Amino acid sequence: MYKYNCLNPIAQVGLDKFDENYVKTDKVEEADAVIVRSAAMHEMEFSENLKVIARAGAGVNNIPLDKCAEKGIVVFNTPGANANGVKELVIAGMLLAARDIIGGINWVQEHEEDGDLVKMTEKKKKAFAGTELEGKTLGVIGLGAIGVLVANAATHLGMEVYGYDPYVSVDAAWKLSRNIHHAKTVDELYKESDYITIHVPALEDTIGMINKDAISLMKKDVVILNLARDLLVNSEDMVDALVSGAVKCYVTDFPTPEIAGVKGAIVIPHLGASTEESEDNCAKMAVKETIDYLENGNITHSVNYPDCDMGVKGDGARITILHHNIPNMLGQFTGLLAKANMNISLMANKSKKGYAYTMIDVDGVAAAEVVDALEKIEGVLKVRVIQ
Ligand SMILES: NC(=O)c1ccc[n+]([C@@H]2O[C@H](COP(=O)([O-])OP(=O)(O)OC[C@H]3O[C@@H](n4cnc5c(N)ncnc54)[C@H](O)[C@@H]3O)[C@@H](O)[C@H]2O)c1
Ligand SMILES: O=C(O)[C@H](O)COP(=O)(O)O
Repeated sequence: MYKYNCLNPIAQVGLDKFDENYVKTDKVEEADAVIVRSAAMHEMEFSENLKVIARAGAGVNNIPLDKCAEKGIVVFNTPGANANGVKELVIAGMLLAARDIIGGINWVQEHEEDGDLVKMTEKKKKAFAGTELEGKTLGVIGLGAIGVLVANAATHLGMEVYGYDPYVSVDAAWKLSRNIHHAKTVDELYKESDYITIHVPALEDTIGMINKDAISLMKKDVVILNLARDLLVNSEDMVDALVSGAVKCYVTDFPTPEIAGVKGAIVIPHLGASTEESEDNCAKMAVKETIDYLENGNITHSVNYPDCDMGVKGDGARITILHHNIPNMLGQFTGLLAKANMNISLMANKSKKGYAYTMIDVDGVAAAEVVDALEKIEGVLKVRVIQ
């Protein structure tokens, strides 16, 4: 029997995938698995019992990845599961920036009881007139799950699209429309674009990348959209740019006291992934990853350990070992098993940066003293036996 805890509301259609071997607990300290969306986990203590954290979503900057890795807790996310929801909100954001739809609707609401509304409308409407997206240039920074969808959709709206991503994956490159211009530098993208949308994770080299220096390279009256992470944009520089008119409009999914209420800012309350479809997709993927890890030891879409998959566990025991990525670990594991006369039927070992994962199928059961000995090897972080 496994216990799971949800730190945020998680779509029921996903939780329904947990069968009678799983029970929900309100006590995070007794959970084997935690399912989370944006809840802040950096200050949390993790119990020895916790084996897996599944982020039902993309961004993992709310989770202390290294601390988890050191404690032998595998962290998953759900790549692409909410990408369409965000893509649609980016398109909506561009349309809201292009035409003063919000101002116009507010004006109608203010005059809803006015008998002259119809006549006044025809006089007033020019105050809310705008431009079209067709023929404008869009720069997309980050061509991952979301960036690719946004770039491709914008070509269908008749926009010229520039994409910039020095680390683009082969998969993403295959999905990208051939009509997208390849910006070789981000400066080229800044120079060409009427609209700029950013879809990168918050990392050391991306935090604050939209600052006054970047804005100084952009067209005057540029529209900037940030549905990725607040930290990517220097808020002080953005407020100055909106006030001076260097940036015509800033569409963001991250309300902060500095930006909310500034003229030219369209501030959305983090709704990118808040659609029924995205929430369902993320929950289903997060639960599937969790179950496969707990029951088979397989790792898919981890952000702090390598992916590693040996399929469904067979009759014998499966020993899984989370460990540091250092020399002679495999030699020590197999040496111990050989000494205990245990036969290995299947084995896999994968590494990612400083961490590694070894899965070993043995015939029969795994003797407790062998497991103890494995745990004592320097560099081993967690040993689990799935019997
Ligand atoms: N607003 C929301 O509700 C919402 C929903 C989903 C995702 N997000 C955020 O959107 C962002 C993108 O999500 P995704 O699912 O597309 O992620 P992803 O991992 O699929 O794509 C990120 C892309 O950024 C690229 N990249 C990394 N560093 C870069 C750099 N310095 N310059 C250019 N490109 C760089 C990577 O190569 C990758 O292709 C993340 O920050 C995520 O947290 C927000
Ligand atoms: O990174 C993400 O997936 C988004 O920011 C969505 O976050 P949420 O699940 O809290 O809406």
